[in-house]
Amino acid sequence: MIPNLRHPRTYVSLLVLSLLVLVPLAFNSPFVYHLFVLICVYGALATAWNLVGGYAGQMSLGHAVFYGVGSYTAVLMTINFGVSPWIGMFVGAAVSAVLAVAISYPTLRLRGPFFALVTIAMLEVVKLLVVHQGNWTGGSAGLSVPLNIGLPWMIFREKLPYLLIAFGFLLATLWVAWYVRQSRLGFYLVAVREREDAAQAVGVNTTRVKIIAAVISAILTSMVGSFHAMYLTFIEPSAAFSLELSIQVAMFALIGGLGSVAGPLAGTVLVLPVAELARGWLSSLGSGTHGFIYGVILVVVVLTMPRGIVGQFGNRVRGLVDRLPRLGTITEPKVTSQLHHVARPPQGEPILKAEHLKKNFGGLKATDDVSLTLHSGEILGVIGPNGAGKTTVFNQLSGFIRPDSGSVTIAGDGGGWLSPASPNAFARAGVGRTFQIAQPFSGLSVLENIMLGAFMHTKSRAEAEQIAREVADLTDLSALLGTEAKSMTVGGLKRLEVARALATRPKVLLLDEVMAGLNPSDVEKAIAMVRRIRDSGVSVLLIEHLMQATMALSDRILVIHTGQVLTSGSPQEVVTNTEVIQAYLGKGYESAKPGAGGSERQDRATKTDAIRVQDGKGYQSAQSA
Ligand SMILES: Nc1ncnc2c1ncn2[C@@H]1O[C@H](COP(=O)(O)OP(=O)(O)OP(=O)(O)O)[C@@H](O)[C@H]1O
Repeated sequence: MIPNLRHPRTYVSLLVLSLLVLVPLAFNSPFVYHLFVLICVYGALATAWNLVGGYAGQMSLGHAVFYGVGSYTAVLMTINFGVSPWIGMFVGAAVSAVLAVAISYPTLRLRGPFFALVTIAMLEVVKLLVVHQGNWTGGSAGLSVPLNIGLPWMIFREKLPYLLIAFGFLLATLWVAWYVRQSRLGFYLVAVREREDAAQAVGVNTTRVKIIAAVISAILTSMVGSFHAMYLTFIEPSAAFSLELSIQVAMFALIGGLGSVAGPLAGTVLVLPVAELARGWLSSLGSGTHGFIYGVILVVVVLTMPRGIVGQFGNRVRGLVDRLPRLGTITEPKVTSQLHHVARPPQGEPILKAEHLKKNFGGLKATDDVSLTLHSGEILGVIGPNGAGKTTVFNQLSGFIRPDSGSVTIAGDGGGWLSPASPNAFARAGVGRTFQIAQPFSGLSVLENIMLGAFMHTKSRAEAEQIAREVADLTDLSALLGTEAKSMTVGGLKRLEVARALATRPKVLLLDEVMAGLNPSDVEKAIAMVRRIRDSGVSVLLIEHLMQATMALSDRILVIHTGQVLTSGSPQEVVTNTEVIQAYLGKGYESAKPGAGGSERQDRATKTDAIRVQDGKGYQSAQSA
């Protein structure tokens, strides 16, 4: 909950932050006090905005609506009911939280410019409401704050108390941002920002996560707004619900570095003083010309440092700070293996059932009455030509596509059968999956990617890390835990897909072409890995064009052709079936087809002369498979 004060990063951060109070104290000038109050206020607003705009990647440009609600609620409660703003700001925060849910629920499904436009529209709507309810909001003329001097009314003659309160708000906002970033919620937000599908596949309820971020951000923004209204002693709709304010805080976060804890404050410290000074210098040229300075800084930063100040220099600064001594010994929490074992049916019992699945895309019958059953401890291979409908079946088995008719059920822990309704519910019911095109969270390390899966069973970061390390062992990733996912090879990425899914402790693992594009030695490793997974008690459904792997691994094979089940049976039955040879394996397969027998299958698995079937046009015996 509290950053470790003995850690150099913590005490250096606190020392740097304390300059926000010490510098104005040293200068003791009203302008410098005012400037630093503004830095604290805008730093806090930008940090709060970053929870939605940076962490969750939702470009909100209507965030001033929460600032306005916070300001108006606190001021109206003071004027009408004589309630202290210290209480009024919590009422404003509650109103903002409700408003955040009401705005977010329908809009967070939108992305990019659509989301940004809707948030601007919401801001304008609320502003107009405030203007038109003039009898109690003061309309466009605004409201003056009663000047009751004293701490209970947040009104002071001197600037110092304002600075201290603003600094307090900034610290609290930074703490929330830090806490969220290193918690499960922070991991989930990054996952949602980078790849929503992959996030759902590890059990993340993406809408809920985004709404939580929006609510936390709205509460913080609103509380800072309440304070700022008291500091300004006057509020009016065009300033309180201003698009300019929304853009300004978003820009500070963008310049400082989206998604980092320190970025928004760094951006504010860099831009705000320059722009405020420019406001004075350029005032003779007309009001608003200081906006030109914002524009120039934004363009220069975006062109030279696309990841913002912290993105550009963060690692270097952290490296330097980490060289400083730790104050005393820091004891890391010890975590023993806490893997959550999921109850699995006895060997051979059905664990996943699909019945009469049908899915049309327009006139195309992508899945046409497919039924299948996967048993506990079994590896079921799924083969068929390109476009036969295998992935579409997988997508229905994992909740990513709703079948037009038919059902998918999974054995529940209590003995009944579950019919989950969404991808994250499937993941929570025990269906893990990989994607045909690997979907790594590229900004995270290998360890963090796997931890995302592990968070499905634990909130504890230390425990998630422990689970991730154990899974990394099973998937040959232990040596790569610190590597950024974006610098992994194809083989590593495919294993990472599997590891992330495994960390959710699935009962059933759906592997969609995890061996495609691998070199022969990686294929051998992958085959051994899938066996280890099966031996650890996970049932596997395997789509694979690489017949070497399918033959070596599968207990049964299901052949899908034009959206229908062509046949199913033991690997030997399937590869000798003339219909399968005609539709998929190709005539040449007859002469190359391997002999029968489980032990031979295993032997073949260790050879590198992979047989890859391509589109029913025959096979190729290839070292390069
Ligand atoms: N979202 C979609 N909208 C429209 N058509 C789709 C969609 N998804 C798949 N299809 C079509 O459905 C058919 C089955 O596709 P699917 O990806 O399931 O095949 P597949 O057997 O997995 O192929 P491959 O081996 O190439 O991955 C194809 O004709 C494909 O173009």
